[in-house]
Amino acid sequence: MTSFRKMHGLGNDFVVLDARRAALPITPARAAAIADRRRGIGCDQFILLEPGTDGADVFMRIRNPDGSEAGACGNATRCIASLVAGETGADRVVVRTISGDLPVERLGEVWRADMGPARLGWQDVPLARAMDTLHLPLEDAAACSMGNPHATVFVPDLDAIPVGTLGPRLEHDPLFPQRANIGFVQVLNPEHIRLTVWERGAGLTLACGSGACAALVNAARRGLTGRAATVTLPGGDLHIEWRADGHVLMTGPVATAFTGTIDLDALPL
Ligand SMILES: N[C@@H](CCC[C@H](N)C(=O)O)C(=O)O
Repeated sequence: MTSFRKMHGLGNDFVVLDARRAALPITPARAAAIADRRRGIGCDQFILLEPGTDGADVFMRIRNPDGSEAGACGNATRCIASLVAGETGADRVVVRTISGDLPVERLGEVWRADMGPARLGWQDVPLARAMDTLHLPLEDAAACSMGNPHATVFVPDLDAIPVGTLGPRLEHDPLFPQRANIGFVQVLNPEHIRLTVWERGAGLTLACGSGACAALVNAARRGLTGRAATVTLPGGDLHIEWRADGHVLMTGPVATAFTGTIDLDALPL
């Protein structure tokens, strides 16, 4: 049997398996089976911890419930930093992902992650062809990459948006060759926005950390907010700051829901 930990950031939930000391037989199909909310443990993202090397305390591999691999997960970044810090006693942890190294520090009860620079070029997102990422030729949307692809759709009233139908349609739009996470944003004032995210490979979630970073960056680029704001998601609030050097800082809570064991051999390969 293999131990797991169920964690979440604002209800964006993760099953975490630890392969730092010994490799685990995880395949995309097994990650998807674990993430299944009816037949598995259930989660928005499956997280596999691997050894950190050369300045990283841990390597975090991220999979969506459809088995696809993601380059970033803001809420999991804070959760994994807190998990590692709980083992070492450190207040600062470097979490490595396939997109880069993310330093995370404890600020009392919450954790602040440096999510790296927002990437604003159309090739960075990526988009299907050259264009201004601030004005996409669909809906009233802008795009950027936070290590994973995001489109931010600006709406006057978030409660009036059929996220469950519009989200998947935009996620699969040919404009996004790697699909995209679709954030719907209502600007309340220059320091406060509301956000609901239809996540690539996962669907509707209670919170998306990288999506909150992208939303603030795109809102600030449009002059709708300043470079720092509170982002209210269905699961709660994150504070996001787009620093002058282009890096995006995300501050929010972490939580462990429960721990348990799972028989990996019982899962499809
Ligand atoms: N929940 C995450 C984002 C997870 C990955 C995303 N679905 C993708 O495929 O890029 C977050 O908190 O950032």
